Amino acid sequence: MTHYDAILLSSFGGPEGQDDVIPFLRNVTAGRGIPEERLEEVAHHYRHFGGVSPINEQNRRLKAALEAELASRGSELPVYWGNRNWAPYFADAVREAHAAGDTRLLGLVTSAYTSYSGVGQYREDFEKALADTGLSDEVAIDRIREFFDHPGFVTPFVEGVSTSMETLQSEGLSVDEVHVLYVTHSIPMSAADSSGSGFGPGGAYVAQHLAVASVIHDAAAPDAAWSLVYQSRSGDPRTPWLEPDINDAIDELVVADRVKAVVIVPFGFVSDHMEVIWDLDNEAIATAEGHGLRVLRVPTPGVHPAFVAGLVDLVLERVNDVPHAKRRHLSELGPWPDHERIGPADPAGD
Ligand SMILES: CC1=C(CCC(=O)O)c2cc3nc(cc4[nH]c(cc5[nH]c(cc1n2)c(C)c5CCC(=O)O)c(CCC(=O)O)c4C)C(CCC(=O)O)=C3C
Ligand SMILES: [Fe+2]
Repeated sequence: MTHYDAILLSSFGGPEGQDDVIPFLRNVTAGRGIPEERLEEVAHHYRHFGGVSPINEQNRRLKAALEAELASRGSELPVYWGNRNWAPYFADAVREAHAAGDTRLLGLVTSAYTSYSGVGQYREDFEKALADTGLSDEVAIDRIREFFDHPGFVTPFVEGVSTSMETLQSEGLSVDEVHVLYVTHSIPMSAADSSGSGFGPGGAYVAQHLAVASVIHDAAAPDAAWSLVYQSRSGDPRTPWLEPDINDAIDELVVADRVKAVVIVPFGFVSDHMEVIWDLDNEAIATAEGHGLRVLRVPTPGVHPAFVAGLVDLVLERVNDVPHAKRRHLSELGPWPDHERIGPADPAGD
């Protein structure tokens, strides 16, 4: 058994009103060379929803669901919640935990895949939170592994794709008229290549997405055509990012005939946050409908019971020291390895 005092639910954070939008975007992009036009464009997405990102409310609901699932499985671990880019910040959560005597934390990060954004940047931000609070020698943070191919994450997408296929068939469409688009966040090509070695171009990031897409697809729509596409690119337009963009991919499908419907599967994300409700539900759906296509967008896991139970499995595999070879995973890439601890090996001297 490994003793933990608490779980640190760790996420991105988002604005909760118009006045938060610009300070939030400055936090996200500090020193990252995002062009001003891109920031204005993204600010407009938030403004459209009253300056409120859905992400914080989704994390409050996830926290409550995790607490209920932990309790039902006999665990008394409390759950603290902190964000990288908006209040409550990691430093707030670490201070709160420490004040309650909780110094051995298990970080549950709401990113399923390996990338700088989903892994390295969280690690840096955890280190900074410990340094900023002066608790680097007193609080330790472990992190649960990337869960891209854990059944808890995959199951809600399998259900969503299956249901969509049934809906389209009940509307009279045949399988060969449907194309399934597995869509994730584009990242710079250089960031993808360096996301994990031994995977060829695109690194671990692309390999993990290809593996998960084929697991979902084989289970839910094996006879339909599919592709892996990307969304929400930003940065300098001259820098290469992963392609094709979902909107370009939809244009191409129409040129390539036959397709009458697309199923959009936002499997890069755990909840319906801004990139999903704007970049997909507004933009990509408009692109597809502009071509006269029928479009269905599959839900993200959110607080799906399988997802919540899967996250608790991932916590309990650490608590119970489940050997690597016995950990649950659905692709040949898993189970992904654990990360090194941040902070002291033996926090609070016990
Ligand atoms: C891989 C990945 C994930 C998934 C893994 C993870 O969850 O971490 C993710 C999640 C998210 N990204 C989010 C928001 C933003 N991301 C931005 C910028 C960027 N994201 C990138 C990548 C990713 N992002 C990258 C390579 C950039 C370029 C700048 C940089 O290199 O850092 C920008 C700046 C404007 C823009 O350029 O779009 C914003 C506002 C929100 C919150 C949404 C909400 O509020 O509901 C969430 C969950
Ligand atoms: Fe992002």
